Amino acid sequence: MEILMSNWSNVVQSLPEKYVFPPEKRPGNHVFPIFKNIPIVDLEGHDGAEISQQIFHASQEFGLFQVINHGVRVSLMDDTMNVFKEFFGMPPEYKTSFYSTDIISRKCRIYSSTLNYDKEEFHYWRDNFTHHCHPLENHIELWPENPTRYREVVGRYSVEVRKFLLRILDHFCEGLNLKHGYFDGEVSKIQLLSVNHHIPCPDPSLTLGVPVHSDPNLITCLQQCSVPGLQVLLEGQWVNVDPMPNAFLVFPGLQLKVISNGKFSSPIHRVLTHSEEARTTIGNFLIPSHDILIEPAKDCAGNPPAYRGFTYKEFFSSFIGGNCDADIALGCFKNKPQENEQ
Ligand SMILES: O=C(O)CCC(=O)C(=O)O
Ligand SMILES: [Fe+2]
Repeated sequence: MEILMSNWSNVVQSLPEKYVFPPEKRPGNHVFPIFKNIPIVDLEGHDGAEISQQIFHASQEFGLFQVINHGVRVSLMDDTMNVFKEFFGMPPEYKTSFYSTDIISRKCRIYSSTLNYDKEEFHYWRDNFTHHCHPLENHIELWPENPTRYREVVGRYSVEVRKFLLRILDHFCEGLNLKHGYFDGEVSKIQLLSVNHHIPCPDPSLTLGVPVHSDPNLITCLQQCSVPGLQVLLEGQWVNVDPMPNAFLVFPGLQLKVISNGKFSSPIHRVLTHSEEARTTIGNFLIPSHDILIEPAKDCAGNPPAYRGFTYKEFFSSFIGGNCDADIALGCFKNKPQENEQ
């Protein structure tokens, strides 16, 4: 069978066996509640100190927030989404030319399900297209030339999204008592764009579109399309995060959890599939350079560091080795309470 599902016909009559999850991992026919009180941060609505406070509290309490009036033009967001929808609709041979699961040598690639496609027990219902974005001139030559406006539109989008995320990170500095610009440079140097595409699924109760995970990076912003699917685990319950038009959803990643000395949470999330419509979402990740030291910033409340220092490279291998489970990955770097007391 063709690996990339965006190369299948859009009308799949029944779920291929490899996509049927074991009963304990299926979402089933449960009607999930909607997460109604996701904090909404209006970047034009309040003074800076108030925005920083809102972001701090949202990250402490829920580990996510929506941002409106974020400075990225809505027309550019729409153009970018359309370019990706067009990309996923390109001829099979074209998309297949980007197919790779080699994260080291292919910096612009498409794959399906997970990087472990050949060995995994069951497949996730998605294709993922991903590439680096920063600095633009180092990467743009590797990006698709089709659709013809891809490089121009996605180039402008990724530059604006980066500015937006650095602005959000400066608000985190305010809340954590760090100097502005603390997150500029190596700790946010890598910018990865990650686009998930799910074709309509004949039985969403049996499968998942994206695995259960927390984001391993520094920070994520997500542009959803109008088709729902994202869920976060809130107090042990899966709840739906419905898309909010023109907003960005922001998640602090696990590196921000560590740097904030455990003050922020990084939510566990997953994606359900949709029976009628295709779904495309654009994830934008800022990630530390692989060899720099990540450690809790000096805690303004005087708490001892909850984690020892590590490099992102070390962290990432523990994250992948632990099946993308945040507790397992961070567990390796947690300080024991008695060590904290000195
Ligand atoms: O597609 C989504 O809504 C979420 C994707 C996601 O969690 C990720 O790319 O890390
Ligand atoms: Fe994620």
